[in-house]
Amino acid sequence: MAQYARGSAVAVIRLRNPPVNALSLAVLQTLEDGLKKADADPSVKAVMICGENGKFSAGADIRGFSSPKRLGGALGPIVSLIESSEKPVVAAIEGVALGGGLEVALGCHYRIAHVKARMGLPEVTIGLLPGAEGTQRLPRLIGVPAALDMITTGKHIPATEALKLGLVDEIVEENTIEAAIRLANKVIGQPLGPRRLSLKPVPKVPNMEAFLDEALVKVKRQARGCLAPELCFQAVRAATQSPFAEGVRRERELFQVLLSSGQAQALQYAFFAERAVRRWATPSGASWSSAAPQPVRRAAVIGLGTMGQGIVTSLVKANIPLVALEQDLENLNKGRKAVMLLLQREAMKMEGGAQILDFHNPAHLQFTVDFDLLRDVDLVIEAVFENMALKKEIFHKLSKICKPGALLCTNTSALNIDEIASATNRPQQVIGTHFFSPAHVMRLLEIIYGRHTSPTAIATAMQLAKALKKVGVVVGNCFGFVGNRMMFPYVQQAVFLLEEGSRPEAVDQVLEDFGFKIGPFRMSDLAGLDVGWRSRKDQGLTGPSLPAGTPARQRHGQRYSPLPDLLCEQGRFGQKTARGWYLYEKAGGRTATPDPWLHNFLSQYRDTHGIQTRFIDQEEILERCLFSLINEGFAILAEGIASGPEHLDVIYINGYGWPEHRGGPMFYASTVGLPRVLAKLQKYSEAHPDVPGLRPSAFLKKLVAVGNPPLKEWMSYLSQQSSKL
Ligand SMILES: CCCCCCCC/C=C\C=C\CC(=O)SCCNC(=O)CCNC(=O)[C@H](O)C(C)(C)COP(=O)(O)OP(=O)(O)OC[C@H]1O[C@@H](n2cnc3c(N)ncnc32)[C@H](O)[C@@H]1OP(=O)(O)O
Repeated sequence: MAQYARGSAVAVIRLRNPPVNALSLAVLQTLEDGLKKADADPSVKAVMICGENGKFSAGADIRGFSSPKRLGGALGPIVSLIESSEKPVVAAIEGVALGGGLEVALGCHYRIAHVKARMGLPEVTIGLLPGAEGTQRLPRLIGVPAALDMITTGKHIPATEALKLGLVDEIVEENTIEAAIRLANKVIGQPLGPRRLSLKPVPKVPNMEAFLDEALVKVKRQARGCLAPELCFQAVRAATQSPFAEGVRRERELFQVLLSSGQAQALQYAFFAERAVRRWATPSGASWSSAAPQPVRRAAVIGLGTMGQGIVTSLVKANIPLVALEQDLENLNKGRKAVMLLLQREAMKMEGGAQILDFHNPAHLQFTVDFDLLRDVDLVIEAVFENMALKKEIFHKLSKICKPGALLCTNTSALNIDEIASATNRPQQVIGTHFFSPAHVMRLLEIIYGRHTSPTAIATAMQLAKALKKVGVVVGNCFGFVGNRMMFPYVQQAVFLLEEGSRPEAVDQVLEDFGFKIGPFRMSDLAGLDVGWRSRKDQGLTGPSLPAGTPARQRHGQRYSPLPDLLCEQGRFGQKTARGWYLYEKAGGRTATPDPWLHNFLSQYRDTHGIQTRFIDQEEILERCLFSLINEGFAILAEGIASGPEHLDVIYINGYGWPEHRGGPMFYASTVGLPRVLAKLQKYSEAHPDVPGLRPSAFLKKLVAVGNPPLKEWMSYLSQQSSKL
């Protein structure tokens, strides 16, 4: 609701819809009623609009987009109603003014903001554009370049920047509401024409068309298949080409296109999925609602390789004092140098920079080779390389040295948490924290509980994720956990496709056209082929421990491709050695070029193994890679490793470059239709009976059998029927 109150000559309309004062139909109705009441009351000389509880408004109620006509019908006209008021209207912006919230403020004649407020038009991030005339008013107020930047990226800007851009008239450090009322009283009787943005011309930019053409190229490049940024651009371009009313008509048309594109639905699903995974639960009944986190006042990171460096950087950025430990002085100095470089770069990106990070102060960041300094820390993150024996040795030592309540985290991408915990005297405090590289950039933190991990430990790890500004997703313990376990069949299919006749660049292209930031072969070259090779050697799949006489393309009765092993045997580890699945300009180079040597090598390989080369079309590439990944997702859900499809989707969007506008793999499967996914898996499985990853999961079959229910109902079928799976 909104609340209308009148004390002096200034009527106050307060937007009220906790927790973020989202603009529901009810809120809009009271806003409209309040405006009309103020208009009709001769003793009211001005109006002030603010939000309840220190937040202006986070914009339209996103859940209301399922009835867009009613919402759309309401907001634009109300913004016009505000602007056309004959009494001055002042917006008092505290907390956030986002989306429709900022559009309401743009309809006001004056805007005053608290210094800590943030503003933005983030509609693009949920697949829409500002549909309440914001694409027409904002360029008139702050100019086309700044408006285009805000509208096509959706970024939130701080009040200080808003003031510089002219988006607000004033910022205050004290009581925004009182300041807004003072301003409202001051401007009573002043002409309102110059304050009505719809009447202002769009400020000219020298060579506007050339500027816009260049901007469009940039927008398209960054959008990678997502429609909203380009349509946001078109709406702003309309503001530069047409009068206000025509621009508004164009904005509405484009809004409708986005609303019916399917991408908006996917992005809005992703928005709520990210919030839903905070409400974690485990099959044993532990949950976010009953578990309380322990405070983390001081932490430690063990191992200053690439992962450790990123984790240290993340902790420093979150202002968590820490000890960084290496095994010897040589590695410590190397690690320290790399961390300092990362921190300097991060400080340069931040407002306030080095003063805020304060990483030169040993009370905040201490480098050591002395394990004893870990005695007092509340939490340790071990980030040494993936070797079970080494990790167990470290955890044994930690359980002797660390204080009784300390949480012991292992950064691993696949290893068994229970086995690591078994090396300690406190398995309830051992938990997996799988960071993604680069750890100070990637948002995902997979949090893996073991058989004995306590609810407090899970809650503390989730709290840590929040402090690090990461998305924590709680999952169960199995090889590869959720993300990598789903990735294995995807990468396996990609390699099998090469055996059968495809090329790395063809497979990568299909998946990049789908929207992945990077295809599987480019990804493998970036991560280093030696990482997987080491793991396969440890598993006895290749290398000296492979029993003599093992067929080259079979392991444990299943199809196996030795191609990645053969590349590694040639010293082709990817970017770091200037060759892998592609050729690079130099060791560490980033520009992948298709490699004739590799094409020739693949032909010889097929000849050696009597494989008939065939043309593989884009559809088959896409389906075999994606459906095998999705199939594994269904198996994970059936095993209770993750508590819902949203968890898998959040993991894929935030850790694996899955295109957000496709909502994550499980959401994507729901849009393709589970019967189609199943039918295709059945077809490919028949053609490749020795590939378990293509064999449809029992849970997928069950969901198809019960009539392809909507995603939000999937888990209910599992709990009722799991015994029959
Ligand atoms: C005939 C047709 C013509 C066509 C014309 C159509 C015209 C349409 C008119 C207007 C269109 C307007 C578009 C919009 O305004 S879209 C909304 C834009 N706003 C956003 O995208 C903001 C989204 N929210 C956030 O970024 C954050 O939530 C933030 C506000 C920054 C707060 O962050 P934080 O403090 O971290 O808190 P949470 O994110 O956990 O949020 C708390 C709970 O609030 C829920 N929430 C937040 N925003 C909204 C929203 N806009 N609508 C509904 N619900 C929202 C959020 O889900 C959390 O709840 P829960 O944990 O239960 O999920």
